[in-house]
Parts: sequence; structure tokens; C-alpha cells
Amino acid sequence: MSDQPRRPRKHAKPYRRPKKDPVRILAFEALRAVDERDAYANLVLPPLLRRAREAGGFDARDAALATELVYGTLRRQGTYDAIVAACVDRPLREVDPPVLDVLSLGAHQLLGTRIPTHAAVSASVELARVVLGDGRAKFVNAVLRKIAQDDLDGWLERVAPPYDEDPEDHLAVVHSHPRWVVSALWDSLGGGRAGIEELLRADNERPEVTLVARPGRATTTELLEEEAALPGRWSPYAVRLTEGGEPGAVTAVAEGRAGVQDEGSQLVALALAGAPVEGRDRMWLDGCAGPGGKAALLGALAAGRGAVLLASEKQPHRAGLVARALAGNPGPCQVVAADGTRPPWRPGSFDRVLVDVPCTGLGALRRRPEARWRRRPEDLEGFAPLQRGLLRSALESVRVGGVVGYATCSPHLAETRAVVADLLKQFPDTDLIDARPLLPGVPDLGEGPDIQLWPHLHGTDAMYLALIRRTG
Ligand SMILES: C[S@@+](CC[C@H](N)C(=O)[O-])C[C@H]1O[C@@H](n2cnc3c(N)ncnc32)[C@H](O)[C@@H]1O
Repeated sequence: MSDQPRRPRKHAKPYRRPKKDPVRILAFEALRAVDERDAYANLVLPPLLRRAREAGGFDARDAALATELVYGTLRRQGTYDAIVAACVDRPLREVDPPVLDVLSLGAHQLLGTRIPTHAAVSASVELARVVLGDGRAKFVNAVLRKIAQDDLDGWLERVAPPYDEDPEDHLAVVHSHPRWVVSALWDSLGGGRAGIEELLRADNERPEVTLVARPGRATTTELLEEEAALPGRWSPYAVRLTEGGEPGAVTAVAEGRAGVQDEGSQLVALALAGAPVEGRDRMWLDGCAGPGGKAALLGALAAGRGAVLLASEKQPHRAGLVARALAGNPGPCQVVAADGTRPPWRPGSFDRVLVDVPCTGLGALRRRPEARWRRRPEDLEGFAPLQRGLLRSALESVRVGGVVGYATCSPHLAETRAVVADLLKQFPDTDLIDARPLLPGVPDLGEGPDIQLWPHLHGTDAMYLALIRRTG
């Protein structure tokens, strides 16, 4: 035995178990709800945050951190799964989902935030003790210590296949999108590596909150008086709220004179309203109106031109939301709950028709962090007949000389150009209108005549719009 004196123990103070960490427990609960109950993060989080605030000791910074942990972990799940898989000695499907959630949450803190390594590991291990028990906390500790040995770039070099060998798989792991989604977005965007990488990066950013000043009811000047407000980029009715801006605190929003509406959604309504129609321009239809963002803007624009808007929506509760969005509209409008594929109105009744059809939502991935992992390629087949049925009915509902706008918040070609091409074959007396000149000053709208907006080019959701005139 050595006669060297033993080194004094480093931790002279008695071990004190760290206090429970409400931020990480809340983030874990939210991830479990998304995983177990197929909940949506943007719906599950607000009540959890409210309850935490009401319980006390949970301030705005805690709420911001919890939100970042949940959204960031969900968005980057594909990347973190690949890294965790490299650090455990069994297939990920054999790791219990709650354990995986704690590991992903830890991986995000280590690789996607500025939280110091020791704090990220110890907070995650403590979370694991509380929600999983001591035994599994040891496993979490071991895995996170391995992950902490490298930074994100280092890990990506190890776990992503080289770009030259498999570009789509490489981008899927590096930018955390399912491979089929990378493929579909790239097909629609076209071009080389730089563009698709910018798009995938933009999908991983939190979108700005954009307001619309509903014409005749509010002005952008009024909205710009808000502290965190900046002018919109493209829509004359848009105002952006920078970090910390709270839409609910804006008087015009509380009064329904303004609303929260992505600028891409505003541009779709503006392009339809601006399309030239021959003759009468009095009857406008929004055939898929719920929850009413575009209907409220169209209603206000119609009012300014002496036209009437009929807003139709199949789901009665969503028709209720449309009625709320249109309450106080400065001109005549009506809301009905109706199936747009079997409409109660007569053919040829309308001068302008919008159908913003149900779709995969692949253009709004910034807003719904879990959506990319839930969607399946088979979903496209489910939407295809409905999208065609709604466009067919819209083309029947418009009079000769009037215009139909077919919109999606997906850039997937199967939901955009393929639907339009099919219906143009069935309705030979139609013309596509070049929509690009209707959005003056908006660059990079594509080759036309339809338009495709993109998060990385326009800062909007990836909305698609084709404008079709009936000529006979
Ligand atoms: C993409 S959302 C429309 C968003 C809306 N235009 C807005 O800007 O707020 C599609 C809407 O179509 C509705 N819908 C689905 N099937 C329908 C049908 N057969 N007829 C009419 N509406 C339908 C959905 O309930 C959903 O509210």
C-alpha cells in the first residue's frame, strides 16, 4: 500500500440533491404529449406554461427556455436520433420512448444551445432521476457524456453519409428532415445544393409573427406604433413583430381589426383580389375558409370594392372561427358550413373564388416542429381526390370570365402543379393567369404563371397559388 497521503476529497460539502427543475420537467411533459398522444406542440405548450406560471416561480425567461427546448428538440429530432443511435449499443427502437425524449432534450442542450456542457449533462441526468428513476439516469448520464465529447459539426461529419454518396440522405441528417421531404422540396425548388440547404435551414428557424392590418379597419401605421413592430416585407398590410412582440397585447388584434397572418397567406389573398376579371366583380367566394385568415383579408378587400364575400367551410366549428374572423367586416359577408365538393350554391355564381385546399402542410414546417415526422408520403394519396374535387367545384362555381385561385401551404408538386394540370385537362375552356405581376416587388416567384413562395427567399410559408380564368 502506498504511504502517500490520500488526496483530500474534492467535495467537502455534503451532497445536496439539486432542486427539481420545472423548465426541463415541463419540456419533457410536452415532448411526451407530442409523442404519446400525437399532440401538437403549439397547442400543448401554452396550457403547460400557463399552469407553471400560475403555480409560481416560473417567469418569462423560464417560459422562453422551455419553449426553445421543446421546439428545438422536436425540429432537430432526426439529427439527434442519428447521434444518439451512434452512442447506444442497441437499435433506437429498443430504447424506451421516455428515455429517448430525455436523451434528445439533453442532446439539444449540448449541441443546439449555449447551455454549458456540465449544466446540460447534470440537468438532464437530474431530469432522468425525477422522471425515469435512478437506474435509467445512469444510462442517460453515460450516453450524454459520449455526446458531449464532440460538437454538432463533428457529430454530423461522423453520422451523416457523405453528400457525394447520397445527397438526400446527407441533407436529411444534417438538416433534420425526413428524406422523402427533402426529396419533395428539392423537386419543387429545383436548382443545386445551396438553395435546398438554405430552405432546409430556414425550416429549422422560428418564424416571425406577422400581423395583417385589415383594410378599412386598421392601418399599418397604427400597428407600427407597437414597440417591437417592423414593416412587412411584401404585403402593404403586413407588420412584423420582432422577438418579444406579443400579438395578444396589440389592441387592434384584440379587437379583430388586425390579425396574425403569415405574409405568404396575405399575398395569396392579394393576388386573387388583384387578378383581372371581365365584367361584373361583385360576388367573391372563399370555399375552404377555416379558420378565416384569408377570408378576413378578402372580406375587407371586397368591402372596399363594393363586393360581397361568401366564406364557406366544411367543419362547423371552423366555420365558427371564420365567423369570428369576419365579425366587424366593413362590408357585407356571409359564413356557411358547407362541403365545397357538393356546394349548395348554383354553378357560375361567383366572380372570384379562392380554394385554399387541405394539404400536407409541408410549406409550414417552421410553425409545426413535429409535423415533418408525422407526415407520410401516403398522405398525398389521401389528399389528392379532395384537392381535385375542391378545384373542380371551384371551377364550376365561377362564372365565365371570372377567376379561381387554387392555393396550398405545401410546395409538393403532387399537391400543386399536378392538381392544376389535371383540372385544366378536364376544363379546356380555362387559362392560367400569370400571377407574378400581381405581386409587384416580390422577387423569385418562379417561372410562372403560378407562384411558389419560400421561407428562405421570402421569409413566408411555402404557399403556392395558381390563378385560373374560365374562358368558356
Ligand atoms: C388550408 S385550410 C384553409 C385555411 C384558410 N384559407 C385560412 O387562410 O385561414 C383548409 C380548410 O378546408 C376545410 N375543408 C376540408 N374539406 C373541405 C370541404 N370538402 N369543403 C370545404 N372545406 C373543406 C378544412 O376544414 C380547413 O379548414
